[in-house]
Amino acid sequence: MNADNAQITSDNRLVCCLSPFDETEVRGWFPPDVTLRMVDPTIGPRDLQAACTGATVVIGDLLHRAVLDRHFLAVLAPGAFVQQPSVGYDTIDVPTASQTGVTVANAAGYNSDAVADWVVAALYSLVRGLHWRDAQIRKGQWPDHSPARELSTLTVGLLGFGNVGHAIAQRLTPIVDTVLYHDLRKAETAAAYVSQQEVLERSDVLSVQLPLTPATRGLIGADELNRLPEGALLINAGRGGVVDEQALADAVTAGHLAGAALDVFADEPLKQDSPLLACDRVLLSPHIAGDTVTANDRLLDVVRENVQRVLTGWPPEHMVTSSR
Ligand SMILES: NC(=O)c1ccc[n+]([C@@H]2O[C@H](COP(=O)([O-])OP(=O)(O)OC[C@H]3O[C@@H](n4cnc5c(N)ncnc54)[C@H](O)[C@@H]3O)[C@@H](O)[C@H]2O)c1
Ligand SMILES: O=C(O)[C@H](O)COP(=O)(O)O
Repeated sequence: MNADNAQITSDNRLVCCLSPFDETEVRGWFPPDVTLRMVDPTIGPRDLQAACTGATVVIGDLLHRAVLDRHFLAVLAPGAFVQQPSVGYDTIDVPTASQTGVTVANAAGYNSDAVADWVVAALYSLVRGLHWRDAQIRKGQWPDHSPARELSTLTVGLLGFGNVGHAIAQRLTPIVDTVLYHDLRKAETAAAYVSQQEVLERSDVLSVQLPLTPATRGLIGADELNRLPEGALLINAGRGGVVDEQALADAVTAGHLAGAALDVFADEPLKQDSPLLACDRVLLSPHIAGDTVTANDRLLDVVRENVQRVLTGWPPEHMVTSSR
């Protein structure tokens, strides 16, 4: 399907794009009778509502700066469609969208290979202490030579076994001793399904790739970190609110954890008073795990195809709620 043969079925043809996509490219996705409005997602809730009033289609903010709450959803055209150009959709009030007939879709799976690559890179760096040894040498120090564990001896636990969890398991199964996982759903896979408690108690390296939901917010706190084996490592490339950052900093400072790698934070950008900044064993990265050229190209394809589907009367793919 392309813009040339699109048949707009709705009377209202306003598409509001909150992402910093190239306007000329997005304009080219639609026939001329569709109005495209590029909207700055940082203008504040009231101005955002004013700019998107009557929109049939909203392309959300890939940088998660706009909160699409019930007030925002209320100004959209009846039966509107929101395409979130990311996997996570925790900035959208999905229950209200369901109740009010707004369809929401995400871009499931577009960046799972990219995130899994980042997790593997973080794991290698953590296991060999590359990040903190580099930092110490730059400060004129000569780091200690405490020996590392080889990857082939490690048990890696995956909390969250969706697209990203699967992609991590695919990469790690050939190179570590054991891959365990816990998820709401059991999958057909070589990795071993265990309870959340068992993942915590057995993981030399715990990798968390969960969505932020009421059930996962704060899921990994002091108690859960204490259940990890002495000297364990933690990786989080899912959502910041899932891991309690103060509890993590405390566990690393106390030496119970040997280190951690975080790509996501409860508040982004990370605040200068974050306790994590004082922990040199914690590798910090600015929410770039999924950000590769390949994933970004795939994302534009997913968004274009889905919005074109909706404007031509087809149901979208990757629906997270449905009004139809
Ligand atoms: N850092 C990044 O750049 C980046 C990129 C992509 C995704 N993410 C985040 O990572 C999350 C996971 O990505 P994905 O592509 O694997 O998503 P996904 O939807 O394919 O998988 C999520 C998995 O989490 C499971 N789950 C949900 N709640 C759970 C709970 N309470 N306990 C156990 N399992 C639970 C689901 O059953 C599902 O299998 C996304 O929601 C997103 O927020 C971050
Ligand atoms: O940088 C990106 O591609 C997005 O912020 C990733 O969003 P996600 O974590 O929700 O996929």
